[in-house]
This record gives sequence, C-alpha cells and structure tokens, in this order.
Amino acid sequence: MKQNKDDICMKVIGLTGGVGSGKSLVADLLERKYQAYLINMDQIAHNLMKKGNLSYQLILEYFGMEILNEAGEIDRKKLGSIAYKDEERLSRLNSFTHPYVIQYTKKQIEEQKEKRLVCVETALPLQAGLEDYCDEIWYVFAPEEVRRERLKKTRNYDDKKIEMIFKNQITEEEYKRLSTHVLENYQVSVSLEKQIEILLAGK
Ligand SMILES: CC(C)(COP(=O)(O)OP(=O)(O)OC[C@H]1O[C@@H](n2cnc3c(N)ncnc32)[C@H](O)[C@@H]1O)[C@@H](O)C(=O)NCCC(=O)NCCS
Ligand SMILES: Nc1ncnc2c1ncn2[C@@H]1O[C@H](COP(=O)(O)OP(=O)(O)OP(=O)(O)O)[C@@H](O)[C@H]1O
Repeated sequence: MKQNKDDICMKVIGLTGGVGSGKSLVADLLERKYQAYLINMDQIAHNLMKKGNLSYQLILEYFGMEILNEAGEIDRKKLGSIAYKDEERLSRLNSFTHPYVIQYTKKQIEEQKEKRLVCVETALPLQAGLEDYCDEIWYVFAPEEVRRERLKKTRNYDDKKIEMIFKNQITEEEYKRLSTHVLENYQVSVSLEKQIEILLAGK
C-alpha cells in the first residue's frame, strides 16, 4: 500500500480474468461506488497503436501495410486475425506494446495523488507484470461456456475468434495461482457488489 502526498493510503488492485469474464463490469462498479481511478491496459495499448504513436510504427514495420484501413490507421480486426494465428507474430506484437503499456501504467499510478483506490485492468497479468506494482490481484471468474455465450451475444465474436483468444490466455488454474482474491461473475444469485464490498472491507 502506497502513502501518497497528502498522507492518503492508496491501494492498487490488479483486475484480471479471461476475455468476457466481466472485468470491465467490476471496474465500473469500483469507479461508481468507490471512486476508484481506472486504468485499462488494453485501452492504453490501443492508444499507443494510433497513427503517430509509439507502437504504430513498430507494428507497421513488422506486419506491413495490409493491416491499415483507408484512413491509414491500424485495423485491429485485421491485425488480430493475423497475430492470433501465429505464436511468433503475437509475441512480436506484444513486444511492440507491452513494455510501453507497463511504463505508462506505472506513471499513471504514480500520478494519483488523491485517490484511495486504483484499479488496473488486464486479461494478461503475467505480461503486464501486475505483481510488481499491485497490492492485490483480483481474478474475475466465469466458466468458459458462459464467457463464450456473452461474447457471441454482445460482441458478435464467432467460435473461431473466441477459441483463438482463449488459447492465448492463461488457464483458470494459472489465473488463480497468481491472484490474491477471486470474484465469481456467473450466477445471478451471487451478487458481484456484495463480493466487492467484502473484499474491500478486508474480510
Ligand atoms: C490483437 C488486437 C489488436 C485484436 O483486436 P480486436 O479488436 O480484435 O480484439 P480486442 O481488442 O477486442 O481484444 C479482445 C480481447 O482479447 C484479449 N487479448 C487482447 N490481446 C491479447 C493478447 N495479446 N493475447 C491474449 N489475449 C489478448 C483481451 O481479453 C481483449 O479484451 C487486440 O486484442 C490488442 O490490441 N491486443 C493487445 C492488448 C494489449 O497489449 N494489452 C496490454 C496488456 S499489458
Ligand atoms: N454477470 C453478468 N451477467 C450478464 N452479462 C454479463 C455479466 N458480466 C458481464 N456481462 C456481459 O458480458 C460481456 C463481457 O463483459 P466485460 O466486457 O465486462 O468482460 P471483460 O472481462 O472486461 O472482457 P475483455 O477481456 O474483453 O475486456 C459484456 O457485454 C457484459 O455486459
């Protein structure tokens, strides 16, 4: 736990879980109910990929012009369909973004002088190095079948895309091993808000 400028104790929570588990939902609750400052590492990566930004040039040099849309911006769908198919390509893509995303995240945390709670969201806790700068790591869990249905319904992802992303993320056991707490987000009868309240109270 960090003591910031005005002697406020600040807790940094790393929020992780597989695609579609509900990380953004938990982050949203933390912001609305507990005024947490949110950092979304995917969003940072996407910003870094915008034309003129740090990762844009590196990605373009390696993947070529075919990943650009008419406006000259990186078309993430095209990039994803190429990168997810091949381990080497995905690892190169990660090398063009992850170090800078981590750097930016740490800077954002340092800059929060008046916040008691900072929440760092990522599906990739190892690559993000969450353990280095988070006080707690919360794993949002929902079974694969539930996540698959959500992603089909709300994002129009097809089975092939879902399988490719699942394959490139760590297993339930690995998420659990590196996390300090687990939140369940798949049963209507188990309130997410209540689970968050309990974790924040340190019970
Ligand atoms: C590969 C990309 C361009 C594909 O774009 P697309 O719009 O199709 O996918 P989208 O961004 O919606 O991602 C869907 C989900 O896939 C998962 N995911 C994203 N990147 C990865 C990855 N490198 N490996 C495994 N899972 C990933 C995340 O759960 C994400 O929310 C995109 O996923 C991306 O920008 N990835 C890099 C993200 C990143 O570096 N995050 C920071 C971690 S430190
Ligand atoms: N308990 C729930 N009941 C119904 N729908 C849910 C529930 N939790 C999440 N969803 C829906 O499932 C979808 C995925 O959730 P969300 O975007 O929070 O996942 P995520 O873990 O942040 O995904 P990503 O890794 O892609 O960022 C969203 O459309 C969300 O509204």
